[in-house]
Amino acid sequence: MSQKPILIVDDVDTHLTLFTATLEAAGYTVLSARSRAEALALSATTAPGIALVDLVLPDGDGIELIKTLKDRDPSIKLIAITAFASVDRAVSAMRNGAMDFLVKPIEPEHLKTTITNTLAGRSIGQYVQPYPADEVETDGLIGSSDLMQDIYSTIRAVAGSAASVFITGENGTGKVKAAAAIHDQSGYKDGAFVKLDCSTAAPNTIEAELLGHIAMPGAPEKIGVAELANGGTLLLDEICTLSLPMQARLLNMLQSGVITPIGTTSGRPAEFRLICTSTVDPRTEVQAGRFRADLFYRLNVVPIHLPPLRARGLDVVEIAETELDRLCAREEREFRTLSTEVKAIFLDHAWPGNIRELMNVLWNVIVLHDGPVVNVPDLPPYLRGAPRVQRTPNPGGASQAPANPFAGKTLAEIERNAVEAAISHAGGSIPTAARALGVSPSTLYRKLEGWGRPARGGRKF
Ligand SMILES: Nc1ncnc2c1ncn2[C@@H]1O[C@H](COP(=O)(O)OP(=O)(O)OP(=O)(O)O)[C@@H](O)[C@H]1O
Repeated sequence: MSQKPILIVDDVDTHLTLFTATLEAAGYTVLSARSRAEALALSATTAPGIALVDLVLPDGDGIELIKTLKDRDPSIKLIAITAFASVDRAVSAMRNGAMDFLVKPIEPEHLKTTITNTLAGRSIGQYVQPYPADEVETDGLIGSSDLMQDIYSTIRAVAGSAASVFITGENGTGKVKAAAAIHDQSGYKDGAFVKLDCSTAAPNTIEAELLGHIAMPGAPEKIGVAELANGGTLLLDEICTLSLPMQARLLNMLQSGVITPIGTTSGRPAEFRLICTSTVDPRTEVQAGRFRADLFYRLNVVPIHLPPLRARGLDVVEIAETELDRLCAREEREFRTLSTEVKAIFLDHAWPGNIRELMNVLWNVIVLHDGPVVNVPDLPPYLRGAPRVQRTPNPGGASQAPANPFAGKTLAEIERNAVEAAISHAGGSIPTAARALGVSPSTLYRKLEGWGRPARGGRKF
């Protein structure tokens, strides 16, 4: 339970009375304000932990108030209150610092659940993640390699159209960042950029997450991400993890051009650009019968494949140096550059986690060490400790043959060890492991099945 009071800002007396009574009965201390001015004065003296802000106030804009309260106290948790007709404003409120929003009329139970979730740090952002403004520019995609120049051209070309885009690539290659760049350069940029992670949304709620539902006993009306994205971009992240029945529903929505929330037959026009991402190869999923071919061809109007970091040449150093500057500015640290040895290690490393792995390494370095140069001992042990090929004779002159790692093993055991090591190195991704081993994913699936290991859906295991 919050130690700090909850501030409710709404100019309608009946709302204030109902919300205050509900929350006080649940044990919270509640303050109320009927205007922007009153809210600013109260928050200056009482430091509320949560503020519920109606977006329409008699003396100003609720979004402005949300922004001001967040600027004044970054720890405050904000919830926007809105009428159904202004869902786009709720999304805008979330971009300005709100964690969640409530649509009127608000059921007391729903109000209490939202407060509990907000205090626990759970927000609608678990499913709906408006992208921070500074992350959505193509400029934010660093890397001058030829491979990336081609990607930038495709992004620019597709941004000017309404075509669906299917972005593939290993984990951490920047699929979501590329999607955000397309949104930011497109005619949809004034609408919301809304992401639904199909791999983490619960199977029994994903349809409601996508399409929404009408008010039902015990559950207030829910607005689906498809509707939140209207006028903007809907990103379906890891779409290949959708079940076949959900694929059918999505196809139905795309074919009809209508979003029909659960519990009603009347729909609303769907007006958004759709971008999908997948870490696994969608064509393999289609061939295996796990992904509908008709849906795939509808989504795959413009395919973009993001190459792994290890294939981007000097991009790894360019990204590392740029990110080092950015992280140091943010964390007030003093690193200026990477030593030559560190650059060599970065160029040599396979980066199975791609740019996300690189970011984690830099983060680790700047938090634990002091600058101005990143040296080999500053790197995490798995990077600096990797046994390097000895290129010069050792000083003692004695030959030190490395221990034979294959001693005593059959060819079949060696093969199995190599496959398992590659899958583990690829973070569980079979297509990535297959690429590293130079075989097709179906070869790996067959081998795994032969060894009695689950290879469900080509997904991580
Ligand atoms: N070209 C790039 N330049 C700079 N930063 C990048 C680039 N590409 C990605 N990033 C950063 O790398 C991280 C991972 O990117 P992102 O989440 O877009 O990858 P992803 O492919 O969607 O990952 P996953 O499949 O694991 O969800 C993010 O912090 C992102 O900002």
